[in-house]
Amino acid sequence: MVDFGFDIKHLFPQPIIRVQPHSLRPKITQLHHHHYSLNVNPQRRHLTLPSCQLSQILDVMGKLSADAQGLRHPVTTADKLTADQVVYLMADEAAGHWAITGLLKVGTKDLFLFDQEGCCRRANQTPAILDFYVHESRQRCGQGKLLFEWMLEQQGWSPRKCSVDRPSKKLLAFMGKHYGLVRTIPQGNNFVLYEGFFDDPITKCNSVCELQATSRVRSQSLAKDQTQLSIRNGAHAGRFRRSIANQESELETSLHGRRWNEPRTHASTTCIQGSRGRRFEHN
Ligand SMILES: CC(=O)SCCNC(=O)CCNC(=O)[C@H](O)C(C)(C)COP(=O)(O)OP(=O)(O)OC[C@H]1O[C@@H](n2cnc3c(N)ncnc32)[C@H](O)[C@@H]1OP(=O)(O)O
Repeated sequence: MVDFGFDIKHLFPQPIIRVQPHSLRPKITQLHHHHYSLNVNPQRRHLTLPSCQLSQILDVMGKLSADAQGLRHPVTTADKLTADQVVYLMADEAAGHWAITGLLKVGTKDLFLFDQEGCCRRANQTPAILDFYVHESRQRCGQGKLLFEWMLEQQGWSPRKCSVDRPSKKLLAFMGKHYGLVRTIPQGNNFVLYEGFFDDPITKCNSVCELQATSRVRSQSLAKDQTQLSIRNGAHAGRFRRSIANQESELETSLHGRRWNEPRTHASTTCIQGSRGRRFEHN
């Protein structure tokens, strides 16, 4: 368990709390008012603000999580928490006083993901598990499951629909044990997806595979027309060749536009053929 130099009990009306960026950064006026209204050591004044205390807890827990995973830089810090991310903090008083026992940071990501057929799909607002840590003294006691279940309930997510950012061996084992999630869908980025991720009915859309097949058929039929016409009238063959080239180029442009310029909507999922190993995530 992790102790801090201040009492954390007032931060935890229940054992797990949800922390969002707006509860971390105190407004300047709030800080100013606080400094003048409290008769405490100026060095420690800011630590009496709940938002500052939460920030400190996040920084310390983020660092411990990074150490546990062998990462050079913490994934979680108060400063790095963005509007589409949430941190769940868990605490208890098993040691006779309230102490922090775990952290779980989640968020949504717009990702390009490979489905089971190897077709690349654009998946907006994908639930993502970003950082998960239970203090060493409390691991393998069901604390992680408790925290994860709470998060799923609050977020309205199901485990199968979560992408996991660079899971550790322990987290892979955790997902297997508690949710039977073992079989993964290979991705070209750091995220792990489990089979079943694409199972729900998703917005039907033209995949790029289909569009490119259409392009090929159109090219073949244009080429056929061209051959017939060049036999009939050799003088017009050049013009037709240029026409084919123009149409192919238009189709390519429209494909390119679909790849990178589509509006970011919840339901839209676009299937794009991409080379494996290439990272498609965009922020
Ligand atoms: C996206 C990411 O955040 S990746 C990084 C994940 N975090 C880490 O690896 C940091 C260190 N590990 C931890 O903090 C914890 O082990 C967590 C968060 C992964 C799991 O929390 P716990 O409280 O241990 O989970 P809980 O008790 O509910 O479940 C235990 C199961 O998790 C897995 N697990 C936990 N610890 C280990 C371990 N040392 N070795 C192998 N599997 C482990 C096992 O499946 C275990 O079941 P078992 O004991 O029957 O083998």
